[in-house]
Amino acid sequence: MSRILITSALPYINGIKHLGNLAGSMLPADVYARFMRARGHEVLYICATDEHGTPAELAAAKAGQDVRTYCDEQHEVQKNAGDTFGLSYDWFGRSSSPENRALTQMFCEALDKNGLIEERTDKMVYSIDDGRFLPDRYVEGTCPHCKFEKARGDQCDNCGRLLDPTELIDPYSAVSGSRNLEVRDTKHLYLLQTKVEPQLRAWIESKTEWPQLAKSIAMKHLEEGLIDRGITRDLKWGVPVTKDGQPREGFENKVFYVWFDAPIEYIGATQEYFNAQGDADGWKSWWRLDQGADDVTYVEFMGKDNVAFHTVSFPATIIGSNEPWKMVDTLKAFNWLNWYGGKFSTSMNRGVFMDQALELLPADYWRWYLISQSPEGSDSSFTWEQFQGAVNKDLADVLGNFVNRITKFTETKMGGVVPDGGEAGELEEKLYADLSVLLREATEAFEAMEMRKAAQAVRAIWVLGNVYLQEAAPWTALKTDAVRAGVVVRHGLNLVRLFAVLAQPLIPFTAEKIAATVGASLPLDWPTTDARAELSKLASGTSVASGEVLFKKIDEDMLADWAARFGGGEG
Ligand SMILES: Nc1ncnc2c1ncn2[C@@H]1O[C@H](COP(=O)(O)OP(=O)(O)OP(=O)(O)O)[C@@H](O)[C@H]1O
Ligand SMILES: [Zn+2]
Repeated sequence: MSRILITSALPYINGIKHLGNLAGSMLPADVYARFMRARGHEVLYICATDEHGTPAELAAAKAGQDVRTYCDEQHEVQKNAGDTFGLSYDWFGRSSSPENRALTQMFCEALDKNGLIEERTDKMVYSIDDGRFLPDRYVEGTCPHCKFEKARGDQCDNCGRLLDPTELIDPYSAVSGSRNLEVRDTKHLYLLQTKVEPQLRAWIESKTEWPQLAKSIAMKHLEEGLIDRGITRDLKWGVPVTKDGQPREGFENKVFYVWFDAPIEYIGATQEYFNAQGDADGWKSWWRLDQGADDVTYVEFMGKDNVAFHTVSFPATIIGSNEPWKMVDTLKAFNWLNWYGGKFSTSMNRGVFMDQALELLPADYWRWYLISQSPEGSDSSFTWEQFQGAVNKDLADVLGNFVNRITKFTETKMGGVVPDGGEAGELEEKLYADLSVLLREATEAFEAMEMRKAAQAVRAIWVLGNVYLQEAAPWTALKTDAVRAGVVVRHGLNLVRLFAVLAQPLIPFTAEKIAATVGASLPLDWPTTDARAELSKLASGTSVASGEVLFKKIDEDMLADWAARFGGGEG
C-alpha cells in the first residue's frame, strides 16, 4: 500500500465552474483518487476554492456584495456542486483560511531570510478615473506577443504567456473601461526566481516520468528564461504582508499576489482537514519530509495554463524556503475542452456550467462523456451530438442494456439467484483470455492517468461482455441444457459485478446501483488480471434484483432543446 496525495488545481471563486474546468482538473483527479482507493492505497485528495485576487473583487462588486460574503456563498455553491458531481475530496478548503494565511506569510519570511525577497519600486498601471492601481486582471489590452485584443494584465488567454500589466498594448481599465491610465511608482516584493534557477532546472530535468504535456510546458518556460516575480499587489483582499510576524512596513495596504498563496493552499487545506479532526500535526506526515512524508507520492492535476505556476513558481517558493517540503512527483496536465469553436468562459458565461448540467442529467452521464473525451493529447470540443452518442451508445446500449438483460433473465428464468453447477467451456476460456488482456490495459491506463485510454479499455470490457452473452446465448441454451445456461448466466452476473468494480472511478453513482443488482456494495477492490478468478467472485445462490433502468436515452427533442438553451449547435 502506498500513500498518495492528490490535488486538483483550485477552482477560482468567481462563480460556478463549467464543464471545461471539470474536464481539465477536478474530474480526472477524482477518477484517479477513486481508482487508487480501489487499488487499496491510502489516498488524500485535497482541493479548495481559490479566493483571492482581482477577479474575486470584481465579481463581488458586480454581485453588490462585500468580497468576504461573496466568497462565503460561492464556496458553498461550489462545494455542493462538487458533492453532487461525486467529487470525492477528502477536504475542500478555502485559500482564505487562517491556515493558508499563516503558511503564506511563513513562506515569504523564509524566502526573505534566505535572501530571495527584494523590495523594488515598480511601475504599475494607475487609473486616474478609478482612483486606484490596476493590478492583473483589472487591466486588459492587446497581448504584446500574439496581438490578441482581450489579453488580461497577468496572462494572455490566447497564447498562454504570463504578462505584466504594463506590457499590454492599448490598455484599459476592467472596472470602468477608462483609457485614462498612467504608470505610477509603487513598492512591491519580488521573489528572486533567477537565483534558484539552477536548482529548479535540475529538479525539472530530473522528472523524466512526467506526462508529456506538463513536461514540455515546464521546459518551455525554463528555456524562455526565468524572471524575478512580483508577489505582492495593491489590493485589500488577500493575505497581508508581514515581516517577523508584524505588518511589513510600507506594505500595510498591500497583499500577496493570488498565485503566490493559491498553491500554498494545497498545504493549507491539508492543515484545515486535520485541524477539523482535532489532529493538529496530522498534515505533517503528508507534507514534511522530516516528519514522515518521504513515502508519499504527490500527483497534481490541472489545465495547461496552470502548468507554469506548478512547475516554476510554486516549486521556486518551496526550493527557496530551503525547508524539507514534499514536492510534486507527477503533474498531469490537460488541454482545453472547447465550446463550439471558442472557449468555455466563466466571465463570458459561455458553455454549460455544473449546476445547469445537473438540471439536465445526473452526474454520471457527464462524468462518462468528459472522461471518455478527455482533452489529453490535444484540445477537444464539446458537442451535443457527441454527448448524446456517449450516453446512448456507451452507457445505455452497451453497459445499461447488458446489466438489465442478464439480471432480468436471472429473475424470470433462473429463480432470481446466481446459478450453481456446470463447468466453464470454450467460450468462457476465450472470455478469460480476452478479458485478462483488457483488464491489464485498463489498469495500466488508470495508473498512467491516461483517462481516454482508461475509459476506452473499460468500454471494451463492456463490449466484450455483450459479445460473450450474445454468443453464449443462455436463452437458447436454456431450452436444451439448463446446466449450460446456468454457467453462462453465472458468468454474465459475474461480469455485472466486474462492471460495477470498473465503473467505480468513472461513474460512481451507477457503480453502486450495478453492484446492488448482484447483492454487492461498494467499495469493491480493483480486479487483478486473473479473469477466471474475477469471474468467480459471486457465490452461487446470491439473490439478483434487476432494479431500475440505469440510463435513459437522450432523444432528438432534448438535444434540440438544450442546443437552443445553451447556444451550442450553431458552431
Ligand atoms: N476549457 C477548459 N478546458 C480544460 N481545462 C480548463 C478549461 N478552463 C479552465 N480549465 C482548468 O480548470 C482549472 C480551474 O480553473 P479556474 O477556476 O481557474 O478557471 P479559469 O481557468 O479561470 O476558467 P475561466 O476563464 O473559464 O473562468 C484550471 O486548472 C484550468 O486550467
Ligand atoms: Zn498572447
